[in-house]
Order: sequence, then C-alpha cells, then structure tokens
Amino acid sequence: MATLFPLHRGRMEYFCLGCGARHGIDQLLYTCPECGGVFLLEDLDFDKLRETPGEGWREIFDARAGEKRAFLRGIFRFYEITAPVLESEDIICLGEGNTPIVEASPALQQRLGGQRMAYKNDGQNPSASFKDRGMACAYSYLKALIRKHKWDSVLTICASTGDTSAAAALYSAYVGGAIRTVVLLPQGKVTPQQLAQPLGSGAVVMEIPGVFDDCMKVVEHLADNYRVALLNSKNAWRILGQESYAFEVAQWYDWDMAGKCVFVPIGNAGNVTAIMGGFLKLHRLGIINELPRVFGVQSHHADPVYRYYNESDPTKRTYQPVKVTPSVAQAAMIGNPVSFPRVKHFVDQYTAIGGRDAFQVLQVTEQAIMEAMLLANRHGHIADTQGGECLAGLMTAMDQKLISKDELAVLDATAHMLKFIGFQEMYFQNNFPPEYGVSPDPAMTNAPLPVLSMQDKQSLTPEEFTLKAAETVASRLGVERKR
Ligand SMILES: N[C@@H](CCOP(=O)(O)O)C(=O)O
Repeated sequence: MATLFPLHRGRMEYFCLGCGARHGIDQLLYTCPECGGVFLLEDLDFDKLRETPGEGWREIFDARAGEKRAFLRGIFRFYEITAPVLESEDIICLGEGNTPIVEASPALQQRLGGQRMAYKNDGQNPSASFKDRGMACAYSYLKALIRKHKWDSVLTICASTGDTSAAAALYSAYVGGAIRTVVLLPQGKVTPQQLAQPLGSGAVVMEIPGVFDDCMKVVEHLADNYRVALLNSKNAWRILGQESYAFEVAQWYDWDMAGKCVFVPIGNAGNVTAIMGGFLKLHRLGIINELPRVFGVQSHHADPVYRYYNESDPTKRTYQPVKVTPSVAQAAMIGNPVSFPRVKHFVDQYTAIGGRDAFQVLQVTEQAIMEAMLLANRHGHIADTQGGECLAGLMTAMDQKLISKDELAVLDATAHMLKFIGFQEMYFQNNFPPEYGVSPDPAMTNAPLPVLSMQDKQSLTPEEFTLKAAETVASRLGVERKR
C-alpha cells in the first residue's frame, strides 16, 4: 500500500505573489500576466493530505526509500507533496536527489570548537548540482504539456552561472524529441567545467558580455515575447522539485528537526525559497513538529538579501539590487535574485511559526569562503565554493553567538567541488585577480612535488630509476628504512 502510485491527486494552480491572481497550469507561465509578479504553485487539495496523520506520511516516504520505479524514486518519492498532477509516464528520474549527508570528522568538529555540523553533498546529483532536483520536476511537467498539446517543437531557455545550464542541457538531452535547449551564459564567468557540460549535452550555448543578471534580463524578455520555455527558478515547477532537499534533510534525521540549522547560499534565491517552502509543507502536515532554523549566506560581493534583512526594523527594510563584483562563490554571484519576493513570502510564514531567529542572513568575505572550503576539504569533504560559503557562514554564526554547540548545522554543498576547481588552483598558485580580494595563507596551499627529472628517466635503467625515485620519495618524507 505504502508505495502505490498515486496516493493523492491534487489540483494545482499558479498563485501570484504580487496580486494574488490564480491561473491554471494548462499553460506555461512564469510571471503573472496581470501584474508581472512571480508565482508559486499550490495544490488546492493540499489540506486533504492531513487526513493521513504525519506518522502515516513518514511511513509512506520511508517505505519508498528502496523504490526502483522512476515515478516514485529520487525527488518523486515525495510525489504527493511535490507535483501530484503528473502522470507516471511523464516523470523523469535521472537519479537526482537522495544525496548523502556527511557529518564532520572529529578533527574538523574540534577545529570548530566542538560545533556539530554536516554537509549535504548536492554535488552528487547527476549534473553535479542541486539544480537537477528542480529540472526533474520542470521537465516532467513540460513532457506532460508536450504530450497533452501534441507540441512538435519546444525551445527551452535559461540564463546561468553554470549549474542551471548544465542541468537544463542534461535533462533536455535525455528527454529529446520535441525539446531543444539554449543556454545563455555570462562570457568568461562560468568555469571551464561548467561550460563543458551543456556543450557536451548538445545544447546551443550562447555567451553574453556581462554578468548573470544581464543574461537573466535577456531570458526574461525572450520568455515574455517569444515562444520559449524558461527553465530558471522563475519557473515555479523548478521550486517544487527543489523542495526535496528539505524533505530529504528531515527524512535523514528521522523527521526530527529539533536543534537543527540549515545553512544555504543565496544566489537567485530559488533554493532558499524551496527549502523554506518544503519545511513549511512538512510542518503543515505534522510530518515534522518543529521547523529547523534557516541561515542564508551571501558573499560581501553579492549580498542584496543580506542587506535587506540586515535592517532589523521590518518597517524600514527596502530591497535594492546590488552591482556584483567577482566572487569565488560564482554560482551565487547575483545582484538581483528573481525569487526575492518568494523569500519574503516564506520568511514571513517561517518566522511566524519559528520565531524571529528562525530565518537569518549572514554575510561572509571572499577570503573566508575560500579558506572555509579548503578547511572542509582537508577534512575529507567535497565542498564547492558555495559549500565553503556555508561553512564561512557557520563560523560567522558561531562568532556572533547565533548558534549553540548543541545545535546541528547542516550545510548545503550545492555543487561538486570539481566544477570550481579553478578557484582552488588560483589560491594555491597565488594568482587571484585583485578584484576577488583573496590572498593565500601559505599553510593552506598545496602543490605537486616533482621527483627526478626527464633526464634521469632517460639516462637510468628502469630498475635504477625506480630505486632512485623511491629513495628520493623516502628521503623527502623522512621515512625510515625497514630493518
Ligand atoms: N546559480 C544559478 C543561477 C540561476 O539560478 P536559477 O536557480 O534561477 O536557475 C545557475 O547555476 O545558473
């Protein structure tokens, strides 16, 4: 019974956060035709889910952990609270979600003065970032529309700092058929690894001089005026898929969120929106009894959300986009997050239940981000620069006494470290362009050590070469000979 599909079918609608207008999901909408506001998707029958007690839902979701069928695997094991309007035949699962939570080693915990922490490695998703969670849902919905309307051609489009484009191109390549994808990237501001991803998936890659915010404006104009399907998190289906991060954190800790804090970097703000929205859904259904505290983290080079919430008097807060400067947390280098209205919407609900401290935003320096990432990785983690940003945020929270040692901090490593490996290289080789404001601590750098020369290789016999190389390694490391 527990794994039956579906246990609940919903009636979903777009709901505008600007004017409250509601629209049917039969058409692709990103912003409200009436006021231009952003949407969330709501299941009008969500409260019917309360007929099953929280304990019942916990059992159902736990029972699906070993599920093999695509439509109940990955993010879709939470089908009823995600997108309960999709048909099983439309659901795409490329193995997204279910990413590991890895607790800090005792040595790292000690370095943090005993603070409990863990990373959730969302870089272990198929395209190596959390965006796959959202794309699985957005593409499943698109597939449903294509089937229903018998469309023979759909052009999907997104602006990206590198992760969204990789995910969009991957899911598009998998679905194929009517779908073609184009991605718009800020020229020179996406890492070589991230640029290689959509190219390899066969997407059309276009580069625009400027930063992400410039690309986003072009994509928004195209979505408003041309027949294209926008795949950024402005597309509310993306948000639904990304809620699975919250569901998985809760499930991993046996649905007990007491004493847990979640740290998440804020860029375009889709992820922090989804995480708060996800926890609120679980709370509404009694699946969790407490909300974890959420700490958003931003670099001082791209911090519009921090600036907004840094004003303690809510009546004096005014939102101002910022002009970004280069950031190692390049995925979050965004000065005008499209989901800002969604953040406000959920922060109000979140703090109404969890109190003022349930949501806070921290600002960290570029130097702190780099050093936190290196510290984490020297202790066996695979944090990317955004994961470093979260750890820098945790350290800031500790310094400011915003968190206690008994609380467990769950940090979002949003992408795989290998996507951002160039920043580690710049740190190790001390060649960061000055705009980043990062200078290496020699104790944190590393470099390969050459052993013997090519001339040695050519002049020695293979046996002599092995022996001399082994002796050089042993003597450099001060290893004692066996007696
Ligand atoms: N960091 C993002 C920026 C776009 O965010 P989205 O969630 O709105 O698609 C990226 O990887 O492109």
